[in-house]
Amino acid sequence: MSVSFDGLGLSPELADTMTRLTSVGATLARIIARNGLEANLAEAAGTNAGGDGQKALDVIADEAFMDALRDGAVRYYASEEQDDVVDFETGTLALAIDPLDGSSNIDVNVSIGTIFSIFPKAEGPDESFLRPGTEQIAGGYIIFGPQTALVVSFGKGVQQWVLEPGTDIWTRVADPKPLPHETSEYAINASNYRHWPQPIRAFIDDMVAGAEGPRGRNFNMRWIASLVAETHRIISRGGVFLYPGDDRKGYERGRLRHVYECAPIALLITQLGGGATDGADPILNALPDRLHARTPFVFGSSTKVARVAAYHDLPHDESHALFNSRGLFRS
Ligand SMILES: O=P(O)(O)OC[C@H]1O[C@](O)(COP(=O)(O)O)[C@@H](O)[C@@H]1O
Ligand SMILES: [Mg+2]
Ligand SMILES: [Mg+2]
Repeated sequence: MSVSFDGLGLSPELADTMTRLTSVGATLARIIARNGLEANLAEAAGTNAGGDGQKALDVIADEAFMDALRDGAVRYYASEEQDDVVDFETGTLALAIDPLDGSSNIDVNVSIGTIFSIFPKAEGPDESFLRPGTEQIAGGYIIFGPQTALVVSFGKGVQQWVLEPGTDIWTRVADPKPLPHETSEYAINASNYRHWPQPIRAFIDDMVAGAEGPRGRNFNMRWIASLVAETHRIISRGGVFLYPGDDRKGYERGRLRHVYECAPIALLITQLGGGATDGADPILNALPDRLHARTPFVFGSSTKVARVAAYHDLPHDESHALFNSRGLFRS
């Protein structure tokens, strides 16, 4: 196994935990590349705590991370695939994980990932995870795509490693650049348009109207349905991502999980000078009320994230035409 976190000021416990995560990442990259040769990794495998159908790879990834982290520095292991926090009984850290993000893409050979968040262990499991994301000592993801990469923040910028294909060798590459403040690209699952709250509809309407609309220019849209892949694109070239709450049953607080999806992504994005909110307030300051809590999530280039918040501040019946006539948001 070869990966180095030298020079980043990590405690031996955190460096060991990161080494274990990258080791599983290399193993999963090999398993994913062989999908369909022996096993079908997208095969239905059960239902998780959030009521989502699990695929074979969700379970394989969860078990691989659990096995690798046991007997290390992680005391509490919280996973999307486990109802409750798993107590490894020794260790000083608490790790929350989405072992396999973007499950609906397993069978279509599109980028998927693993998202993780690490805290110093607090008194018990609840105290360890139900706290502000500002207290994370690490947050990041591994992306399994044409290239397997690790992108992580230990609270001082964002660092990136790339896996040499077919090996366990991770090589550090150039740090991601700060996000551009402005962007012309947005990501949202537009099939839910009729369910969105008015401020989100108004924000999207104004971009869809393009050069002829109040914004006076054209925008581009992407939706991969894989938070990791979406984040990687935004880190690479900017953009804004939205998964708002909506009026579908169970989606009042959106779809994404606060602890092991949104908080670590918010750490990365804010370290790169971007914004990450629930539509109005910063995700990193918010307190999840339970392990699998959902939150509306908006992140990316700071000007766009601030604009979404501004739409939320408007009285309900104000329209984009009013925005335009006020000259507030032309860009
Ligand atoms: O299918 P939808 O509603 O567009 O949701 C897509 C979102 O769901 C997720 O797949 C949820 O993550 P999991 O695959 O880990 O459940 C995100 O990666 C993605 O952003
Ligand atoms: Mg996920
Ligand atoms: Mg998942």
